[in-house]
Amino acid sequence: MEKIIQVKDLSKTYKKKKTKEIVKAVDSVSFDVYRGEILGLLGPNGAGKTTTIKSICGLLVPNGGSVHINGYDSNKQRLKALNYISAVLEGNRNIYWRLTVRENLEYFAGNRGVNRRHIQDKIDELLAFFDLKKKETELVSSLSRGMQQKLAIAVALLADTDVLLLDEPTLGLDVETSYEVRDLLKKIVEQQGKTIIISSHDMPVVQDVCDRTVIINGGKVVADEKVEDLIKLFDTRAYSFTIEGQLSEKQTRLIQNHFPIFDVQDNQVQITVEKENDLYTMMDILKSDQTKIEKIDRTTVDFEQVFMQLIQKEGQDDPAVASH
Ligand SMILES: Nc1ncnc2c1ncn2[C@@H]1O[C@H](COP(=O)(O)OP(=O)(O)OP(=O)(O)O)[C@@H](O)[C@H]1O
Repeated sequence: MEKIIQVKDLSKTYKKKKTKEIVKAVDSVSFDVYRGEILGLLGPNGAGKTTTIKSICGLLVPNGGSVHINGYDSNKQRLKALNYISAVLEGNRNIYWRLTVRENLEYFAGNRGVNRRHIQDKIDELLAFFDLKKKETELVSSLSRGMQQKLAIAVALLADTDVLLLDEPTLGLDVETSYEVRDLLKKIVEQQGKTIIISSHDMPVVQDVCDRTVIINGGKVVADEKVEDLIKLFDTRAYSFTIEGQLSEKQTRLIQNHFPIFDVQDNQVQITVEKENDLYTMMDILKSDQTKIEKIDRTTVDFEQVFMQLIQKEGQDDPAVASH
């Protein structure tokens, strides 16, 4: 598979104005993006997603490392590299609210160098694709958030670049519209052969549309896996113990120390294990106070739990803030 974007050892630090504290927003991040995939960049608030995205689309100059787009260095060969990328950052602020839907498309088509003879055809094609034809003469300010978001993505598609970068594309959308946008993104990749990078907090969205996810926490990559593999990896290693009675305080403490993710509900204790041995450790902990195990079940772990586990594990020993 062809690598269309290569992020290598990317680092960016900021100096906080008031405290002069140095923040490592992105700390030696490396990952590749393959042509034709939808990649999810996932992470909690402040993880470094926006900094990574802005570095990819040339809006930030990193302190270290590099980004190559189609082989061009986004820093040293900026204009060539940026020919291959369109971005929708910070929600739908890339469109003008006082212009109509069609006027926005016309304005940005001119702005992005779309061939004059093809502008109207291109706009009609996009209006049809995004089901915005009926709204073409309406002001953007009167549209629903979902329609504004669709228009913002349509504007990004005008230049027909290979890669589309979308920051939180479903943020603030109702469930139905979120599904509509997700389907459109899948169609863009399937029908137009684009590559899409999505940054998101929204795990169901990533699980639904992304082929692969790069999870960032504290400025570092903590996972780079196909979404299905990530789930499978943890899927087989989650167990629910049904016990007689309740856990003792000592047992709770031992479980807490040993298992990053566990959940206790009445006489059900669910743990996510990393090694087969962990299962025996859990049995020993229960045996230590003669707790009777009624049954052990394998359970499914959803994507959200996987994410939380990765974030908590990394968070324990990897502070992103270094004092100056
Ligand atoms: N201009 C800046 N000056 C100082 N610190 C900054 C600046 N921009 C980002 N940071 C810090 O860098 C870290 C990473 O921020 P970034 O915005 O990249 O994270 P994020 O994952 O996009 O978060 P969110 O999901 O909240 O947007 C955070 O600790 C943030 O406070």
